[in-house]
Amino acid sequence: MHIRVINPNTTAGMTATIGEAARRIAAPGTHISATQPDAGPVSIESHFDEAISAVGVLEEVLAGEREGADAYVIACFGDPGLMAARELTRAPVIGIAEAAFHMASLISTRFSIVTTLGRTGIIAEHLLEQYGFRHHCRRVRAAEIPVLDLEENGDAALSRLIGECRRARDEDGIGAIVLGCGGMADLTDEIAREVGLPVVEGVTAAVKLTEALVGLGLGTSKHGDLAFPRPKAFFGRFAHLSEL
Ligand SMILES: NC(=O)NC1=NC(=O)NC1=O
Repeated sequence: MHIRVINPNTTAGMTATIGEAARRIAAPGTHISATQPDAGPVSIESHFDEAISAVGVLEEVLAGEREGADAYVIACFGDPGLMAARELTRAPVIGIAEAAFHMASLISTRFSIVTTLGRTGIIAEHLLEQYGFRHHCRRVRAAEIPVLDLEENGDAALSRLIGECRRARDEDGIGAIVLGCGGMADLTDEIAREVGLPVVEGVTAAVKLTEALVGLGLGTSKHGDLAFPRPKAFFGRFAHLSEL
């Protein structure tokens, strides 16, 4: 099977990190394509960044449809464009936040999220509500690291992340930790060793969930709100979408 793992930001180093993490746990026979939009923010740290990045995510799904992808992962913790992406394909589309919440709920009764900047915490809180995991999550914490520090200042970022994960372990009454950024995809094992709790990371969780869905012959329903969009004219820089 072919899974298109989409990094919604435009930082190639993070796309590589995400792709390597996905390939490490992919089953034999699963081909991973790690891609990113040609245009958009270098990192996603706000509602504005998310909104702009969603267009790039949808362009990447349309490219995947042309190339015959069997499933898609949206590898940003805000799951930007998730529902719109599902309208574009019969394949499974999984967001890394959604995947991490599901997996963490299967191994613990309560988890905390440790994300990058505090200002992105509300995005995770909205997703917990939207996906029905509000009561599973004790707290959304932030290590207060800019997303690109994970690439450019890795040691300091890891140290801050481990510190915040230890506080979550000691203060939150939890059984697991969810890492709240696609850029943390290569840090799972080290953080789990240092903190002594199961650590759930969304890219790897989403890859295994899409493998399970494809293996079960399940894909995005086309009955109801996730049916293909009604054809219509688009103007300006989106004119090419008129031929959907
Ligand atoms: N909460 C986050 O840090 N979200 C993210 N921003 C990115 O650019 N990638 C993420 O996963």
